[in-house]
Amino acid sequence: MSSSCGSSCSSQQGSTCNSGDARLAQQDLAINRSLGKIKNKILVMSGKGGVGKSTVAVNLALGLSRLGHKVGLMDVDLHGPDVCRMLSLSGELVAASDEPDALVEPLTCGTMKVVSLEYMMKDKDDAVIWRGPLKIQAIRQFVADMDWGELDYLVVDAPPGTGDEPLTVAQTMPGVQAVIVTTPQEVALADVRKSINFCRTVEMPVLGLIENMSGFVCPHCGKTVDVFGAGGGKRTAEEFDLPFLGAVPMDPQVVAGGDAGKPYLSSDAAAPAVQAFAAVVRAVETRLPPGRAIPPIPMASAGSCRI
Ligand SMILES: Nc1ncnc2c1ncn2[C@@H]1O[C@H](COP(=O)(O)OP(=O)(O)OP(=O)(O)O)[C@@H](O)[C@H]1O
Repeated sequence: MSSSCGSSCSSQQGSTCNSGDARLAQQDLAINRSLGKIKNKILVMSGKGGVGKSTVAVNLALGLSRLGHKVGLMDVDLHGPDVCRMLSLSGELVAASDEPDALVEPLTCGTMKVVSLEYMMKDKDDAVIWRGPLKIQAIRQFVADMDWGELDYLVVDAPPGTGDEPLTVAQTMPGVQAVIVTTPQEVALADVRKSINFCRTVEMPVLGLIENMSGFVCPHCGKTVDVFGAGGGKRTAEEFDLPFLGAVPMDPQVVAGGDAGKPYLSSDAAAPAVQAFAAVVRAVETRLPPGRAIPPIPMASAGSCRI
C-alpha cells in the first residue's frame, strides 16, 4: 500500500504516509477478518449498462437465500444504486455499539443482509462525482466495517464496465468469481468480450455468463419473439470456453416488480422468466457449492422489504 505515497514524500509528508499506511494495513486486517467468514463471493458485472445486472444480482441473492443459504448483497454501483429500491428496503445502517471500531450492521431483508453504497450519499437523488481513490476507499471500508457474519454467498452488484468498482472488488476480495450478464445483441456481446478480458487480466475466475432479455414469450399465444436476437450469450460462452448459466426471457413483470420494489422471483412461479431465473440460481449453486451449509437464522428486519 505504500506505493500510493509515491517516492517523493518529504519527511513531513512521509509521516502522513506512514500513518496512512498504518490505517490501510489495519483496514486490510479488518477486510481479511470480514471476508474470512464468507465462503463464496460473486461479482455480478456487465460490459454494457441496462442489461439487467442489478435485476440479476437481486434475484440471484434472493434465490440463493430461498435455497436456505446465508446470503449478503452489496451494491457498489454508486452511480445507479438500485438494489434497495428493488427490494423496497429502507432503514439506517447503525453501528453495533458506541465503540469507535464497532462494526456496522447491514440492513436485513428476510434472511439476507443488504448494504448499498447509496447510504454514503447525503441525498439519494444527488449525482455522485467521486474520483477513483474515493470510490476505492468507500468499497474497502464497506467490506471492512460491515458485520457480515458468516455467509455462504456474498453477491456484489457493480456498475457496468470495467472501472474502479469491479477492479476494487477483484483486488479486495480474494477468490471472488464473476457472473457476467449480457443481452443477445452484438453490441452488448462486444462489451462482454471486454469484461471477459478484464477478468483474465485481473485473474478473477468467471463463474459464467447469463443472457438476459433473451426473447419475449407472448403471454397470449406462448410464442417467443427474439426482440434482441437470441443465443449470443451462449455462443460467446462457448467461444471463451466459459460456463453458460442460462437465458432469461423478457417479461414486463420484471419491470413492474423492479419499479414496485418487489423482486421478480416473488411473482408467478409458472412464468417462463421466473423459471429461467430459478434455473440460473440452481446453476450458480451447482457450480459454486456453499460447502457446509449453515441453516438460515431468521433475522429481525432492520428495515422493511417486500420479498
Ligand atoms: N428479463 C427482463 N425482462 C424485462 N425487463 C427486464 C429484464 N431484466 C431487466 N429488466 C428491466 O431492464 C431495466 C434495466 O435493468 P437493471 O437496472 O437491472 O439493469 P442494469 O444492467 O443493472 O442497469 P445499470 O447499467 O443502470 O446498472 C429495468 O427496468 C429492469 O426492470
